[in-house]
Amino acid sequence: MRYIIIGAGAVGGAIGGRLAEAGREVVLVARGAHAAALREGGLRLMSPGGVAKPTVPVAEGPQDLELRPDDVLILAVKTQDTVAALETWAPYASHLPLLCAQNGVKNEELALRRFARVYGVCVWLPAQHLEPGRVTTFAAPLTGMLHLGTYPEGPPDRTIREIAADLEDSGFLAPVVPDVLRWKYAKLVTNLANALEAVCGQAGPHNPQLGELYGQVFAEGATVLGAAGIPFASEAEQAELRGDRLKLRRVPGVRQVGGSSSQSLLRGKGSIETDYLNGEIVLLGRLHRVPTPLNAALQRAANTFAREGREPGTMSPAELKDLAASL
Ligand SMILES: NC(=O)C1=CN([C@@H]2O[C@H](COP(=O)(O)OP(=O)(O)OC[C@H]3O[C@@H](n4cnc5c(N)ncnc54)[C@H](OP(=O)(O)O)[C@@H]3O)[C@@H](O)[C@H]2O)C=CC1
Ligand SMILES: CC(C)(CO)C(=O)C(=O)O
Repeated sequence: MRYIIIGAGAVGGAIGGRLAEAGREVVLVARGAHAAALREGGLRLMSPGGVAKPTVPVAEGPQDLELRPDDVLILAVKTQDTVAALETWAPYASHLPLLCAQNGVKNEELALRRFARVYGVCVWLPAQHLEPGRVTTFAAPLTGMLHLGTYPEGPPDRTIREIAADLEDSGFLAPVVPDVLRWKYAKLVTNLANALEAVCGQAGPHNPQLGELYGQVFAEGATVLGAAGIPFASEAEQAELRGDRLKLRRVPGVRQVGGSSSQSLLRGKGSIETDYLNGEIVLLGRLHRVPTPLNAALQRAANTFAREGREPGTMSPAELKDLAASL
């Protein structure tokens, strides 16, 4: 199999880099300054275990490649970029298996409109990409946990089992499950914090009010999923699987700035994933008549921060609460 990683940023760069290090054939798909840096200096993959520099070919789109029947596409762009990426690749590759290694729960459905063989991946892989050519991962001794499953859900097929075996050889825990969305909905609840961190900053002992807000944002999400009858794995279930195999560690010389949404703000991308994270809870809340004021306020605030290029963490908890009350 050859793995074509569409969106070789934090998650895509880590998955592609590790697969390449383990001897699998990989192509990294990137754009702009990142593509240029990968071509010129290669991928620099930093982790608690050290720095790796796997040699990986780079493409900017399907035109740069001769696609093969054994190709597997791994989509790892932020959800707001999913449709554009799918539209670029589908005319050439809609017959190939496509894995959505992304947060949120909507990418698989978007992909299935254009690709016949879609798989979901629940991505537990704390990673950072702030500069062209560089990716850092923060878990050790394994790099991440990737639950894999067919979409629509059902018994695993041979393709996904082979992919899981390659990932397991490359430093990932890669359970193949018949209910990948149950894991992805659990991850969605934790990712409600992405926007809160991006606009208000990280909670800590100095800021108990913010700590409370985190709890309230998660509670809104869990309540909505309950009202919608959507099952999701418990935090204990996830933690038990990770065990001692995936612990957060420091990486010498790298400051961990926060989750993927904070990174979007710091890179000045102008967009953020909140419509598919907090916005998913807001949508489900509206469909099931459950109020979601905090997630609605976060969706509004995070989009404003991205659009206006505001510095992450500069909204106070009181301002966010006022915004929630005003919507
Ligand atoms: N970072 C993390 O710790 C984790 C992230 N996730 C999830 O993984 C997904 C990816 O996030 P993450 O890796 O952080 O995002 P990044 O922004 O680091 O990486 C995505 C990359 O895809 C590129 N890209 C976007 N569209 C295209 C395209 N059409 N063709 C080629 N490249 C493209 C982006 O380029 P550009 O910069 O130019 O937009 C960027 O380099 C998200 O759903 C996120 O929520 C899940 C777990 C952990
Ligand atoms: C919460 C975290 C870091 C966990 O992997 C994540 O999913 C993200 O940054 O989007």
